[in-house]
Amino acid sequence: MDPKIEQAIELNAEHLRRILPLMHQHKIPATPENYAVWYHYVLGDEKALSARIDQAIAGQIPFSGQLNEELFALLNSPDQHLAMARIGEQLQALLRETSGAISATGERARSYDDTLQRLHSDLDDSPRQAASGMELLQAVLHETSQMRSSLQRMQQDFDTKSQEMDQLKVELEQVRHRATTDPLTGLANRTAFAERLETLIADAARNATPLHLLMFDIDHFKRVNDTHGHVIGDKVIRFVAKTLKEHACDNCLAARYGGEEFTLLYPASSLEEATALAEGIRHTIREARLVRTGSRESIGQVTISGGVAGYRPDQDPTDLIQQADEALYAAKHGGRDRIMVD
Ligand SMILES: Nc1nc2c(ncn2[C@@H]2O[C@H](COP(=O)(O)OP(=O)(O)OP(=O)(O)O)[C@@H](O)[C@H]2O)c(=O)[nH]1
Repeated sequence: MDPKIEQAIELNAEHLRRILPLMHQHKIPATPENYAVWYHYVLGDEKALSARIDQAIAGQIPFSGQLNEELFALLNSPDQHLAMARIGEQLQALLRETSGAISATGERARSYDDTLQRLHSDLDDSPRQAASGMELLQAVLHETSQMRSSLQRMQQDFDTKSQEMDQLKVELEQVRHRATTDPLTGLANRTAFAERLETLIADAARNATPLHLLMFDIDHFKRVNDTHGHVIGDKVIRFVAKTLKEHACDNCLAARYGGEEFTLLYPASSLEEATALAEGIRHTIREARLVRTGSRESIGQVTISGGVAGYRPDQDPTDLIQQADEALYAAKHGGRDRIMVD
């Protein structure tokens, strides 16, 4: 089979294996909205949604149209989820059609095989009564040509579907990119950060490897906005983001956590390495001389404060974030423009 189709089937089967039985069990109509809801239930990345579904299942509350709508409204950004679900649905439809084509061709191949078997046993059983050599040849040729056109149709079908799937994959990638990227800075957004944090904590727990979380906040940022306006404020945010990106190692994840708050996940690092990285970022930012484009008027010195926290066994993501946040708070209260370690 075309490897692209094979890959798509695997990808889809992974989700379907878990989502569809659940939706079937709870008699959920297979609409894109419901598909999106149960997709996130299976992923477990929407806490409020999961809690509401678990509550309904425990209380044996039927999943009425109203409840399904309520669940969909609990999704963080329904539009994007909907787009994703629609693409998923189209992908499924394609796969259904493709597997239909495969079984149709399979049937054809079986019938070809049966005919050959029959002709063969005719010859074996009663050679004299068997069809003449010419009739036999014609029958085999007929079956072969039928088989060939069937295979050609299937090939064309696969080619078309493969192109459609390529297009869907591109669209899915665009939706995924929008859903996980902060538009102002191009850094990972908070959702992407939360997902990676969960994965990295699971890795660190399983392999007993270190993981550090660095949290930064621009100092007196309100003043920058008040003095220079929000457009310049945005530029400063972008500058800090760029500095984070430039300092981050290949397996680090830099994210915009909130307005002027940033995080950096640094797996397999020692506390010294994590602290050195945080200090390097702080130093680069404080040393930069930011000016307004055009007038070249100075924006003044920009500084950041940072907190570094190391993962401790049995911590969950919230614990590690809180630990880094406390270190950041200590840095702010210690006078800003500094890194504190918790
Ligand atoms: N330009 C711009 N400003 C933002 C954005 N998001 C948040 N802010 C501003 O960031 C400022 C944050 O201010 P505060 O939380 O009071 O903190 P601060 O002035 O940085 O002071 P400290 O953190 O205590 O050093 C607020 O004025 C927000 O309006 C954004 O995307 N762009």
